[in-house]
Amino acid sequence: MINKEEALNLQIEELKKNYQNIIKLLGEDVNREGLQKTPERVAKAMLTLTRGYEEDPNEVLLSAKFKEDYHQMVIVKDIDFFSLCEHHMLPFYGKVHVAYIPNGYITGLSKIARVVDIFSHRLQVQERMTLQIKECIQQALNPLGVMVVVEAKHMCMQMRGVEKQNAITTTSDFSGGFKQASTREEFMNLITHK
Ligand SMILES: Nc1nc2c(ncn2[C@@H]2O[C@H](COP(=O)(O)OP(=O)(O)OP(=O)(O)O)[C@@H](O)[C@H]2O)c(=O)[nH]1
Ligand SMILES: [Zn+2]
Repeated sequence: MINKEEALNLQIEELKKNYQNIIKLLGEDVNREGLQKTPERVAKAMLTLTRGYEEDPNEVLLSAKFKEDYHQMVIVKDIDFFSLCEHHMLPFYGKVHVAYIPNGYITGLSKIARVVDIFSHRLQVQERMTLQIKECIQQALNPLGVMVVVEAKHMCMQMRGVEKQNAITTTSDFSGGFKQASTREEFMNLITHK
């Protein structure tokens, strides 16, 4: 049986070989001084950008779940994120805003941002990431409602393809109390008024 560190080294080695090949196929000289360590750097960078597969967001929320008699909206807004679109493996990035209405339990505020980090560090589409964040909070805390809004720019739309530099995609998903238009409005007002 190989241990975790040996498995990681094998994974880096395998990725490194593949990136050497990719760099060659792109017409570059992998032995050029500036590129010699690039395959290994890219391998490690990609493992960082996809580290969310190794982490359990549910566990993160439960690790700081506190009994509390607060039943109003809790909002964590402007959570920066970077993700990779699963179609082009190019970054999409922006902000996530989360609100939930506790039902006996609250979670540590940083844990909401950690959940965003975990789901964004996977190959994603914005819609699925939005839904996964919502469902995870709903399952772990069983609140009276959750709402997630994601605003993002997609580099696959900026650097290539349609080449629109300023297009912003907004997605949202909600449950429970946020099915009421007035509750959604309260949240939207609080996140849009800086
Ligand atoms: N819905 C959604 N689409 C995304 C996301 N990220 C990238 N895309 C889109 O995925 C689509 C893939 O379409 P394809 O026609 O298969 O790929 P393509 O030929 O590279 O498309 P273009 O980008 O239009 O050049 C594109 O329209 C991208 O804009 C995302 O998070 N959500
Ligand atoms: Zn894309």
